[in-house]
Amino acid sequence: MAKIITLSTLKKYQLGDMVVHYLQDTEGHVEWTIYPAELASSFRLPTDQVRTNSLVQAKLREDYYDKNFTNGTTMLNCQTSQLLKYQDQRVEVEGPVTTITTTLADTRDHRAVHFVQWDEGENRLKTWVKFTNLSAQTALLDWLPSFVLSDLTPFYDQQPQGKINLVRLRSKWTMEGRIEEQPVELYNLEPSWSPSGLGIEQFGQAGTMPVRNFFPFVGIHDTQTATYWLAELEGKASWQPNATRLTDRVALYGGLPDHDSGNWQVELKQGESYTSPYALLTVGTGTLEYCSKRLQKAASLPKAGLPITYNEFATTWGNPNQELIESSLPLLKKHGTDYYVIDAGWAKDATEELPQDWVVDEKKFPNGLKPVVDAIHAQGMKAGIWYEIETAAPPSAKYHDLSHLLTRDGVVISTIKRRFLNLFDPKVRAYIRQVMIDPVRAAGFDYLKIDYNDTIGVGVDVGKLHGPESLEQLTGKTLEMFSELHKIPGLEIENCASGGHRLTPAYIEATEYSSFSDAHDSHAIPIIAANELNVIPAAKNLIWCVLHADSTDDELNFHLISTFLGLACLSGDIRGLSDQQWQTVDTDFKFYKENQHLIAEGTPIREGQPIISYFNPVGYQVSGFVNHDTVADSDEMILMIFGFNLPEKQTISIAAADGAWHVEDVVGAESIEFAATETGLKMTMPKEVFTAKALRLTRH
Ligand SMILES: OC[C@H]1O[C@H](OC[C@H]2O[C@H](O[C@]3(CO)O[C@H](CO)[C@@H](O)[C@@H]3O)[C@H](O)[C@@H](O)[C@@H]2O)[C@H](O)[C@@H](O)[C@H]1O
Repeated sequence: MAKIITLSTLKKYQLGDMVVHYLQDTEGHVEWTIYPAELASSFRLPTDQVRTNSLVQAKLREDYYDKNFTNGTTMLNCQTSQLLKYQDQRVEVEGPVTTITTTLADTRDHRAVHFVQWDEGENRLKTWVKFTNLSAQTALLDWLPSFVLSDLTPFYDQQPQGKINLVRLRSKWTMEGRIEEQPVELYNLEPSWSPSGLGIEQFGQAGTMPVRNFFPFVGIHDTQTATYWLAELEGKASWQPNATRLTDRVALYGGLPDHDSGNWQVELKQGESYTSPYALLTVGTGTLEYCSKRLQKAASLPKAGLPITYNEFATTWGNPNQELIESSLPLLKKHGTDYYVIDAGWAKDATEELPQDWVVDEKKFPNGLKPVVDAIHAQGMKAGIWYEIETAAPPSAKYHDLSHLLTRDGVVISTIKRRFLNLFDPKVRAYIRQVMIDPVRAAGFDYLKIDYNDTIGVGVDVGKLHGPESLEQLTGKTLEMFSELHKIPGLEIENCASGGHRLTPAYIEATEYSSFSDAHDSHAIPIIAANELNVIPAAKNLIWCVLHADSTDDELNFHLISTFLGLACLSGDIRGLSDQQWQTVDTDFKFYKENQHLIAEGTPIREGQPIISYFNPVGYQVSGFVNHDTVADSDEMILMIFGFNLPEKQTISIAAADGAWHVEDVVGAESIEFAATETGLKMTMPKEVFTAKALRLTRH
């Protein structure tokens, strides 16, 4: 039988309402876990571990893999990690920021440092690692994950069966963020009769659209203590998280893919270091919506309030022009729109899906873009423009300018619709300045929608680099471009990648807004928008609301109220709407503006069984925001009730709320009946219609 190791407490810290707990074994290996301070008394040391999951894991090419049939699947607990032993730990406090630095080393002159950083205003931890080669021999590093979080969950001598769930967010174009939560046993994440054979659920994506198939997000939900541990990777490009279990407890780990699965490698000469991308971690008790909000950088209500944007894409479908814009402005102004965004098709010869060389089409804009920006400003609105600058589409000259394009194995990387500019090349960066940064500044734009409509695949040629590391460096250049753009006074950036393919901390936190999806007209909009509250604050998330002249009141309210889960991005047939339809728009947005503090700063809530089909949704969803962490603590709430084509009229009650709530305001479809009763909130949804209603409630 494998030898059981003895773990004891090395050190514990309380950061906000979280405990950071370091454990050591008798040989000097260190692992760590986190848990809510309120559950600290339930902490138990593990009793059956056969390996300490070192908090820094790494693999040098020549070192051996662990047992448990891991070779080729994971490098967890390989020889490099097993040789790293504790040296020291330091805590530094600088203003609101606390950093805990744990140093490990082996006997071969390799040093590994583990960082945990907490900003007093936040409920999350930022963590990363740094590996330094101090030996005379060049080190070939095949793996260095950003985090390894062990002892999940630390509250039991033996984990309760069927009570510990794995949480992930699945994704696909126009179907972003489906929540998957199932007991870990369904992934074979339970011990075998003897500790041999590692249970592992590994997932990830390769390429420069970091949200594909899944978000780089993984969690463990202990349903018995209502505790969520959530981890999210920075997500610039390729990534790979894992959930693993050999004995009684689960560990989560991840970062960039390793050499075996993703062709990652870094060479370190004597004295050189490599620092991993960061991961964000949190732990909390409550709902997934509450705990995932803890992972996000807090957003606050801007002084000018949450903007209402009009983007003409789903009106003209790639055919904007000066006349149309100028004739729309008074109408949009009258109805409270704050931004006008000109989308694809403003450049010469561009089509709806294929951008060209960023020369203004003078047939559409005879005097260039400046007069249009001035006209937008004259209405007191902000002016925005769309670019997809990192790629080149087949009809453009740039597509054929081979010296400026990225290659893999010496061959230009092409998909059917895109090639990719070599952002490492100073000439390409000068080109971007010339065709985008300078004209945006000169025309006086306030807002830039940066789109990205294809993915580069597994890697690009950059010197000796290839695979995920080459993409890290490349997307680092994109983020540098964002910083350069932010030097234009007041310029705000919208992060878009065929909708939501770049909804990761790296891009969300470097920009003011993000496009939620390309779900322009879909009935899944409120489902997707509610899913995405798990990764992006509502105050940054632009939700399409495409208006149609033939919409019924139910349909119109359904789409308008969907935007209450974030920011409204209007489009569609604005000139065809009747006065009565505009009145519905005005009434709904008056409600939105009056309750925007809850949308921007409140805690999301969500009720209802998951809806199976996003293509043809059937069911209901109750979403909303409360003014404190939980419904029970709150005295203000807005609720958005959505009915999705139910086969029969359906009545539901919300158990989490008691009868002391009073309805202060209501907008939306009359077809949904609602009552705040002594026993709770009761609502009846009509059958065979997509409809929505929003309510403001208070508790005195
Ligand atoms: O081109 C401007 C848009 O660019 C992004 O969307 C890219 C996607 O464009 C196509 O889909 C559209 C737009 O969402 O949907 C319609 C149905 O296919 C089509 O007529 C539209 O062009 C492609 O089909 C899809 O593959 C692309 O991913 C951006 O997300 C949008 O907001 C616009 O800016």
